[in-house]
This record gives sequence, structure tokens and C-alpha cells, in this order.
Amino acid sequence: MATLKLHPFQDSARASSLSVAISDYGSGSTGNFLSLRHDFTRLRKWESCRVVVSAQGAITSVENEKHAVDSSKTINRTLEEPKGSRKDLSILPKPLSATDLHSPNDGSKVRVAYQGSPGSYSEIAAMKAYPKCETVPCDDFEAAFKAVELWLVEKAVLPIENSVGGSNHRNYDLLLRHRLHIAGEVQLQVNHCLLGLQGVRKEQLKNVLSHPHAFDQCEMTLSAFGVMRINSEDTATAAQIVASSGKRDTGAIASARAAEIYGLNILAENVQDNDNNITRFLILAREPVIPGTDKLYKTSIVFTLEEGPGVLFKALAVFALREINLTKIESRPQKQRPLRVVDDSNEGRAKYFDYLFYIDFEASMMEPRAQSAMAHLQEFARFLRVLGCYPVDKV
Ligand SMILES: O=C(O)C(=O)C[C@]1(C(=O)O)C=C[C@@H](O)C=C1
Repeated sequence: MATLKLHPFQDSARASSLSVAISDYGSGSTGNFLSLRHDFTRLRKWESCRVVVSAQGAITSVENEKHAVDSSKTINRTLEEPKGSRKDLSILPKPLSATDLHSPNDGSKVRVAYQGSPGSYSEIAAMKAYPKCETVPCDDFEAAFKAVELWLVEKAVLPIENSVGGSNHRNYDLLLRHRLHIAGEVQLQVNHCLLGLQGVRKEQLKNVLSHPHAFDQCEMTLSAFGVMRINSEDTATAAQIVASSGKRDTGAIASARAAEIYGLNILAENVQDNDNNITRFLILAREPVIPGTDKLYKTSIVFTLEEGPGVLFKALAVFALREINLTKIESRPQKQRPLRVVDDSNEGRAKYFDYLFYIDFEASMMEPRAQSAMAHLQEFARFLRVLGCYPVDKV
């Protein structure tokens, strides 16, 4: 007997069976799949359930969990087996078949992982990129990366920068830690709404829940409003908590879609400080996009440089010399080697901080000027990786 805790990976409105992964994500093992035949149609997308499986692999009970969002990992499930019990051979990995791996080009049936709950901006971005996709909520970004790596989904969408708040640093670090490719970008106009329970007026609110980035984007509005801010995992989870708490003095900043999903009232629209509040998301995939020259392409790279005067200037010159426009530059500490010793000849040791440079430039890797710029950069970069070359998106 084993107990599994899972979230549906298929559109629960249609799912009659689920394929779930039971794996140790820490070791990066793959392919531990178990097929469950059960009618999960009453399980809503953001809910989890507890499934008890017999030694023969049959489902003996399915309990719907009351609380909508579970703090345990969405993707990382464990098989709890009582100590000393016989090994359950029926749950050994089932080989993937060609149909499991099939991913059509029209966007339908494409499964896209994102961090947060249904109604979050990341989910909205996934639906902008693949209107017919099946969106898969994940507890955190790490889980979204792993869902792609383990073939549970085809793509992951994650926010990387916002026109007002700037970069999402953690996601830059994750890009390097994992070996996924950037297969596209999504530019999304983010219009925040102030949400509350039905019949509540905005003057009644004492607390507002939301994601810290959403708070940053609504700084002036919230300061004028004088409410207590409470951080949540994402904006849609904030809306969900308000809906389930029943607290009339608590509101959320989230999308209009979140209001609809969780049955909240929109108390105010467009509460962001700047009308041009645009968040840029990256689409990650196991395979790179084969770049073309048919439309405008962007290339994202990351590199480190040797120590020396003007090295960053030289690195940037490889683009300027070829008239290649840079759209983003970001530097992040090298977590593996944050410091480098530059002089230990005198007393003490001179140490500099060691940085990684992330650059986005407007050119396709199919263009000779982009290829020669990379060859030129490689001459003095200690490390260089092309993260992806993908079509430019517009709002
Ligand atoms: O909280 C959400 O809904 C998200 O999708 C995350 C996120 C972010 O991290 O920047 C995405 C878009 C908005 O900028 C606000 C929040």
C-alpha cells in the first residue's frame, strides 16, 4: 500500500487518467512514471488529492484535499512505504511511449509549467504564447524547470524582468543551473486589480495580500491607501487566500482573471503606478529553437571575463562593431566562485567579486554578424554559453 499526493497534470475537466512521476528530483533521475486510471474530473486544477494505491497498482481511495493550495511541492511527490514491507513491483517505472512524447506544433496539448496558482500572470503569459495549452501550476520555479527536464511538461514560462521593477535575479541564476534552452519570450501588459470579497468596499480594507513584485509595481497607490502589505507566493494565491479566508478587511492585488476564478469582486482596476507596466517572461524548452531570419530574433547569452582593464568594454565592443543592438545586460555573482584573488604579493590578499554577465542582443544566430560576434567574444571570455535564440515578442 502506498500513498501518493498529487496535482493533476492534465486538464482536470477532461482527465480520466493521470500519468504522475514518482522521482527523486534532487538526484535528477528520470522516467519513474506511474499511470493512474481514475476519474479526476471533479478535481479542480489548483487542488491536490491523496491517492492510495494497492500493491497491485490499483487505486483503493482518492481523497480530495480541502485546502486549495498545498505548501508541499507540487511536482515533488514521495511514495510513503511502511518500513519492512515488501517492494511493490507493480509501480516500477513504465516506459514512455511515442504518444507520451508527442508534442504537436499548433499549441494544443502542449503542457506549460509555471510558478503559482491559476490566474497568476505567469499562467496568463503561458496562455498568450500557447492559447490552447494546458497550464500546469508549480509550487516554485525550481519545480517548473524540473517538470520540463523530466518530460512532465513540454515548456516552462517564468518572469525575467519588469519595466518598472527590473530583473528577476533568482531566475537568471536558475537559467545557468539548468540546461534548458530559451525557446521564446512573452511581453505581457500587467494590469493589476484590487480585489475583495463580494459586498466589501475598498475603504474597509486593512490588509492587502500580493506578490512582492506586484507591491513594487503599485507602490504609490498602496502608500496613499495606507494598508498593511502581506507577501504571498504569487498574485493568484493571494486572491485565493482572500477568497477562502472570508475576511472582509483583507484584499488582494491580482489579475482580473484571478478575480473570476476565485469569485472575488474587482474594487479598483489598473492600480499599478505606471500604465506601461510590462513583464517579460521566458519560455524554456528541452530543445533549442532553430533560428531563422524570417522575423526579428533575439539571442540571450551568458559569459564571464578574465580580469583586466577594459575587458567589459571589449566584450561590449564585439556587438557595437557589428551594429548589433543590445536590449538587456545583467550581472550576477558567480555563486560557485564569488571571489577571485587578484593580488597576494603584499600583505593580505586583494580579492575582487567575480561576476557573470547576461546579455540579450537583437540578432539571429543565423546571421553571420551574430556568429562572428560570438567568435570574437570567445577569444577573451573565460566561459560563454548561448542560452537561446528566439523570435522577439511585442505587447
Ligand atoms: O504573481 C504572479 O502572478 C506572477 O506571475 C509573478 C510576477 C513576477 O514575479 O513578476 C509576474 C508578473 C507581475 O510582474 C507580478 C508578479
